[in-house]
Amino acid sequence: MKIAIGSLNPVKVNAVKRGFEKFTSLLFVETNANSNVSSQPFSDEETMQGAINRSINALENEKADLGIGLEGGVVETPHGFYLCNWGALKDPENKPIVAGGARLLLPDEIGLEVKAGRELGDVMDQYTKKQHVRKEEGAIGIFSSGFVKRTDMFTHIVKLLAGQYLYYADGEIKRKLHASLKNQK
Ligand SMILES: O=P(O)(O)OP(=O)(O)OP(=O)(O)OC[C@H]1O[C@@H](n2cnc3c(O)ncnc32)[C@H](O)[C@@H]1O
Ligand SMILES: [Mg+2]
Repeated sequence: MKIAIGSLNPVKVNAVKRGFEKFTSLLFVETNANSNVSSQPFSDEETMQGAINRSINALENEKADLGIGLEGGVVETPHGFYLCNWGALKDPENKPIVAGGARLLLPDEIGLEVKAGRELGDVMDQYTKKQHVRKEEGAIGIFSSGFVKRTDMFTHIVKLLAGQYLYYADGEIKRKLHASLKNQK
């Protein structure tokens, strides 16, 4: 069973592997799947669409059994700017399974910079005086004192995707994935 991960970001790649740790005999491939949305989504709708597009593009790029797309974005609410994250899982037969992740308040100064058109990853590097925050603990790790890292958050989404896929989907690939579950009782 071949699973295409629609990103080269190690945070996302590790999250997919961890999210599928209940299964055996899976082959993971990383692919630079296009999100077909802006590089910094600024609504739930756009972030969700980015995740869905990445899952479809990953599936097709790699001729895989399953494609996974994970996308990060920012939403503006009456209570401030929040991080939002969405994931999607697509097989060739079923409609995509979609699931969302934790939300976390961003300081206004960061949200306003993103609203003005900058990418959150770049703003975070400047704010923390570090490099590649997006590939490590992420904004969520910084603002939660490291209690929840970006990989933890995406792992949770991937578990929701895999679990819901087993629950809702139908067909040969779903049956194959189900058969590769460890410790089936
Ligand atoms: O290589 P890809 O898969 O694109 O990984 P990415 O880190 O760019 O992640 P996204 O495209 O999903 O995220 C959209 C933008 O938001 C930024 N971003 C999202 N969540 C973040 C976080 O927790 N910490 C830092 N930057 C984040 C990210 O750097 C992008 O500029
Ligand atoms: Mg990106």
